[in-house]
Amino acid sequence: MAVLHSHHIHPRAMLNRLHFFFYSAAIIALLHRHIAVISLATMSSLLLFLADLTLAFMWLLSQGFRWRPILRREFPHLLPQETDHHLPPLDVFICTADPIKEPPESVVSTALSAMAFDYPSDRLSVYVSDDGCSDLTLFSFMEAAKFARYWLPFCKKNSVMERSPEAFFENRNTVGEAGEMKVLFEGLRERVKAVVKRGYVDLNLVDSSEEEIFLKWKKFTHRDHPSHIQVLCESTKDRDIAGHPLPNLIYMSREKRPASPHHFKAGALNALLRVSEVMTNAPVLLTLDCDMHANDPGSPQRALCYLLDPDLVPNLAFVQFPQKYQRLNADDIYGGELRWIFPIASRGLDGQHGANFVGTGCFFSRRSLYGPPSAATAFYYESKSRSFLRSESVLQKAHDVASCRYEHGQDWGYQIGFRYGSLVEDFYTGYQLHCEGWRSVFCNPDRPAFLGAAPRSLYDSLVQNRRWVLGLYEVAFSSYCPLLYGTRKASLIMGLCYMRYALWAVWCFPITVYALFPQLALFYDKPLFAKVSDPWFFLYAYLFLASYGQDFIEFMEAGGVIRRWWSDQRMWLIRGITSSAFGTLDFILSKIGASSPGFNLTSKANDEEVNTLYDKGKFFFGTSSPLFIFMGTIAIINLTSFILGIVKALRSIGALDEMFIQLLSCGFVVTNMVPVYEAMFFRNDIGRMPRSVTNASILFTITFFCVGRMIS
Ligand SMILES: O=c1ccn([C@@H]2O[C@H](COP(=O)(O)OP(=O)(O)O[C@H]3O[C@H](CO)[C@@H](O)[C@H](O)[C@H]3O)[C@@H](O)[C@H]2O)c(=O)[nH]1
Ligand SMILES: [Mn+2]
Repeated sequence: MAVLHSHHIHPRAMLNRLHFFFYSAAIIALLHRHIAVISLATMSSLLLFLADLTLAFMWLLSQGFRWRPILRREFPHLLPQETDHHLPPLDVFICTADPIKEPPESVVSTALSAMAFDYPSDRLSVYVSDDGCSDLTLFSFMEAAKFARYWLPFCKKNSVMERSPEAFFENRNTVGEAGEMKVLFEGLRERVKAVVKRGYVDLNLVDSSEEEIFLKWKKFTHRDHPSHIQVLCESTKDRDIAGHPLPNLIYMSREKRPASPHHFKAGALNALLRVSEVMTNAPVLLTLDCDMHANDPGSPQRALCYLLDPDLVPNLAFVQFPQKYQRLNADDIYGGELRWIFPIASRGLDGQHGANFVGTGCFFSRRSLYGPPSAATAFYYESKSRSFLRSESVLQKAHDVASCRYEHGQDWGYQIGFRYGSLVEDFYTGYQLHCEGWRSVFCNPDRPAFLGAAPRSLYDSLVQNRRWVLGLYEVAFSSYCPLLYGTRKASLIMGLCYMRYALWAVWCFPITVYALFPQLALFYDKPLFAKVSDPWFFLYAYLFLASYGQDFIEFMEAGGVIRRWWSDQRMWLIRGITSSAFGTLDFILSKIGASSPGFNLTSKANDEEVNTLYDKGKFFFGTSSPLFIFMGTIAIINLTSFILGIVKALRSIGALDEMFIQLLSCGFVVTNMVPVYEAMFFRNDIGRMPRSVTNASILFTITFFCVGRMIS
């Protein structure tokens, strides 16, 4: 077989290692100085010491990402051609959970983009899991199945690259055939939107043969219902308008009962895994979130460059594509592109045992989900695509494996399938696979293979982050703690890197300390750091600049732009004092049994006011959430201290010498918080900071300075 891929070590790996030695020396010097002056410690300087210790620990954990990053290329054109019947069957899994938060008219576009892959349709199946068990979603997919008959041949005939109809028709003038297609798609959207708006499916809208299905629905609630599976397209039977077979399209809503834990997305994926095993049993799987459509019809072939490589096959569990986002605003104000994860950290892991699984845009070898590589030979693969999916016996079996009962007393979610026990089931599953000895690959082609939507209001973004934080802690403090277990089972560096992710939110501690205590000390004229005239000052300068500098260079080298880097680092601070801090609290509360963690879906609904402000690059606060009060308080504290500090510095140059670092810390926070001040004091639109939050923040600031007098 031809060589289908190549890789090389990132040219900066050597520089990273050099930097590691210098920076380690500087950290040791800093900690040494802390210890030397500890006898003079005040509360503030003690906290700063602990903050620095945390930063040093996190820094150490993250060095694994920089040790051996690699860059890959693949050559899909060298794969055996489609007509050679060499391509393995592929099952695509798409998850959706709520027709209001995840509008079905977009979800169907995701499914259509996958159905339209340049892949032999007799070997392609798209499975949709609907955790909302919504007749609205089922209706939408029935509509999508009809539209697919036109859309798929249209894409193939015209070699369309964007095969999500929603993405294709957005901002595009369409004439001729494309225009006709648009009319059809708009019709679908209108019908779907109308049904969603009404909240139920009017039986006049469906064929008499379909009526029965929707009548059945009237007996369900979405939390308490049997499993429901509907074959909407079957490749052996259904054809598109050009006479070619359509890929399989299967709707599944697994059984839900209030008394059975359903394990959120991981539970849905496991049900899909079993249902697809009964129906088509493809050896290759693709997981997609409903908010992330395929943007390149050739990406399965790209993944197969690895999944078919005989050298990799024995240990290769998955090929992960980065999450990429469309419609970000110019500054990407909420740091939605997550450039540190994609590609920086992923490349770093790829140089070890492979990138972590991020839930969507990931091609799996099915057998990796059934046990460690050594046991996987026992996995029995038999393509079932020839049997009739709509036959009584197949459907009966499929409903059976999608029932709650089926998992009782089995290893699902623990030894096999997608893993339970963390709200970041993707992270946890990938981690466990790496610990079992599986490898993975990070595939990052120039044309994004998948494109999704990132949150468009600050609140949504922080709520999402808060869920991740909680899920990551669940892994960090599980019996599979990466530092203890991962370092032994996967490798030292893999374990450290996974730990770095799992303790993601620990930043909240040093960030909060640095955002409060130098400011407090500045307010009360207490110097905390070395003077500018002191040689130790250069140590601080080096530590700050080298760390920020390295982050900047990495960001830019990974294809970033300066203004987005600025937003990215700002969001790091904002998350530190909001979602990370509250996520930490959530975790503690869940541990003491005061709350039970749930999966808050990220809203994908299109709110016009939110969109308008987002497109203008304005932060959307809008809700009076406690998340914002802490941030608002920190913003005002810094502003107060900064103004006071400037006044003092103008009065005496000695004060400037002594307080320079503190003044700089305040100035840094203040510069970052400009949008917050704007939202508090200068804006009148709907996205402004609610007045109650501003008032509470002012009150907390006054309290802080009063109480702080005693501890500064
Ligand atoms: O009970 C549930 C909850 C969620 N989902 C689906 O899970 C996906 C991800 O949910 P979303 O609200 O979009 O969460 P995000 O935070 O945007 O998702 C990121 O984080 C998740 C883990 O928290 C990963 O599963 C995702 O792949 C990753 O993109 C969506 O398709 C949902 O429909 C379910 O199927 N069942
Ligand atoms: Mn999402």
